[in-house]
Amino acid sequence: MKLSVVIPAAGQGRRMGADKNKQFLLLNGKPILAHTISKFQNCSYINEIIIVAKNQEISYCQKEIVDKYDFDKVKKLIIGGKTRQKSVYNGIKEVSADSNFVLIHDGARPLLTNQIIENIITEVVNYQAVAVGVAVKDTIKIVNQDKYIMDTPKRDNLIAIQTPQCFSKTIILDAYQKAFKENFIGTDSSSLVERLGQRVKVIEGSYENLKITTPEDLQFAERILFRR
Ligand SMILES: Nc1ccn([C@@H]2O[C@H](COP(=O)(O)OP(=O)(O)OP(=O)(O)O)[C@@H](O)[C@H]2O)c(=O)n1
Ligand SMILES: C[C@](O)(CO)[C@H](O)COP(=O)(O)O
Repeated sequence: MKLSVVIPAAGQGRRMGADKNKQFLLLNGKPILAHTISKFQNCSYINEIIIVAKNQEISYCQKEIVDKYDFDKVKKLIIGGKTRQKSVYNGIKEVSADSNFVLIHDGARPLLTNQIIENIITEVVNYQAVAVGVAVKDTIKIVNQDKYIMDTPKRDNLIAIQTPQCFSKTIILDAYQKAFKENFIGTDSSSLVERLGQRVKVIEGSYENLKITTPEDLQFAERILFRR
């Protein structure tokens, strides 16, 4: 198995409202993105890491993250796009020709565990398309534009999907090509794969695998790291 990791890190961090891209904010003294990359740098099954960053942040990322923390598995820094989907597509197109699996993980999810990485790598060999997720704890409602409740899906069938998500290279490239050709925009990679008719297996994620999105998330993440 040859496995490449693509880390989209080209967002705005609008909801964080910080004076810089949230991925460069410090979590226990180390940038969020460096926490994320280190999880994959230290995993022996991973051959290469591709980081997707904003054009104007590429050199900062190279110097302050990749060089500073000695991430020698980072083989490429690629320019992202306007949407997460475009950023991921730019990254997966750059995966080495000899890689046969691609794992996609948000730069903004620094708290994933080695166990989750190992589990998804084991399972992708069996299923070809795997995403991690957790059972939702709240009751979820479908609302209309005026915010009236239209439906209440059965909670037993609902999963909050996270990253990592891991796929055979052929499947993920087909899925992104088809989505762009048909102007489909999804909020995660697996939704693009589902459109191919390919089944995606969900495995257990973790409630601690937060996507750092708003300022409170940073505080929660600090507490989780302190406890670990
Ligand atoms: N055009 C984009 C948008 C998002 N991302 C990345 O996708 C991940 C998940 O996105 P999100 O948490 O929403 O980050 P932002 O888009 O930066 O946040 P916001 O929506 O608050 O601006 C992040 O690691 C983000 O950097 C990306 O690579 N390219
Ligand atoms: C991919 C993702 O993290 C799965 O939960 C999520 O959909 C990303 O959404 P965002 O709005 O781009 O942060």
